[in-house]
Amino acid sequence: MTGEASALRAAGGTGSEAMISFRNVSKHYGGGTAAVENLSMDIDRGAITVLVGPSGCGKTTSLRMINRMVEPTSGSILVDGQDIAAQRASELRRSMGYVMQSSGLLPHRTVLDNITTVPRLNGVSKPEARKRAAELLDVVGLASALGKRYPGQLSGGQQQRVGVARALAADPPILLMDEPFSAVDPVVRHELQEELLRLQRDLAKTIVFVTHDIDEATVLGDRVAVFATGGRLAQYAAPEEILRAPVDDFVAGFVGRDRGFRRLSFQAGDGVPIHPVETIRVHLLADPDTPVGSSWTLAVDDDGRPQGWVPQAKREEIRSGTDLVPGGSLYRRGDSLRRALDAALSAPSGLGVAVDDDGRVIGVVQAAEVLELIEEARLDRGRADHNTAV
Ligand SMILES: Nc1ncnc2c1ncn2[C@@H]1O[C@H](COP(=O)(O)OP(=O)(O)OP(=O)(O)O)[C@@H](O)[C@H]1O
Repeated sequence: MTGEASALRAAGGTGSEAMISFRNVSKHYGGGTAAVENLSMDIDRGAITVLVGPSGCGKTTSLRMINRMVEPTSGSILVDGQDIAAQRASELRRSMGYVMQSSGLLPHRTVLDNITTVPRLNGVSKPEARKRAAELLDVVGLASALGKRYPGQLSGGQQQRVGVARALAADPPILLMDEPFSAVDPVVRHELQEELLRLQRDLAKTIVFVTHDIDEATVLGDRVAVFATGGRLAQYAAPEEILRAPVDDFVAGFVGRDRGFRRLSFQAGDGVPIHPVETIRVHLLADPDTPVGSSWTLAVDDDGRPQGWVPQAKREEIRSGTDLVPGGSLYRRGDSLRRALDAALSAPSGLGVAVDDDGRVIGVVQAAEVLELIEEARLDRGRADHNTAV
């Protein structure tokens, strides 16, 4: 291994080109608070890197040192190979989108004007900037009519979407995101996370994302940096590795008790057997003579999409779609083992409904069979580790 490669390995880098490098960076505030302590890490180009850790461990300080909102006490930070200490802070900031928890939108400017602020500062003409802003509203999943509203006339989730659109407006290669989704409810938060992953598939920005939520970190991060109190980088690795092999008790405690279950998110569920299921069209429920299966029958709409369950024992009471027993989560072929298991465990019938890309029922999965696959994968890994060891 070359000296450079081993230094990269020590810094937690993958060996792919680093877009941002922290080199022995510390930040001490007055009174001796060590917000960040001797941080060395490489952040991959075009990937999502998540900084995660308990409150006060230096995540925000580290993020803000990248755009020089905070200056390090010692050490250096390189962006694209250049030491940022030698660059003008205002210019550096314009090359980086910044999204924060409280969207940070200017309250007296319309959504469109908020989004066009930075491009206008960069010299883009007003019509051009507005056209791009309207496109960006679409990109982040907002109706163009919202462009005329003021931030106070939007929901929290909508404001965060505008915050993302504004950060993307100047098409910066780097996006810094500081707990951008933590002020919205869990459902909207999940939607925003999915949106970000979708956006990133097209945009391939270098994203540095701060959160204190390990679940959010493992869902979003290509790589996750776990910080410990005192600004110490405790572990920097792919999320699957952090869940599988936390380096110490602190990381193990931080990732939480159900890490074994959460790690299933990284195991493909391709091999899960999908069995046929008895179905009944919802509109046929009204006819008491329509037969149903021996125990549980799945009600579907005319396109074959699941609507709920009919337990045989309650057939008499179920005459329309509104009487159905609600179903559990859905499993799409190719989803992770976690989704497959959750579909089975959350279904009242114990049968996890599997659907195709259009949401039409293709069959059901069973928890026992998912568990068998999990056990096989574990044994395979054990054998692979043994072979590597000998
Ligand atoms: N301007 C400041 N002056 C003095 N101390 C500060 C300042 N900013 C942050 N700190 C301290 O530095 C430490 C790290 O703060 P930082 O905001 O980076 O943590 P964090 O991990 O982002 O926390 P949180 O999740 O609560 O936002 C904390 O102890 C904090 O009190």
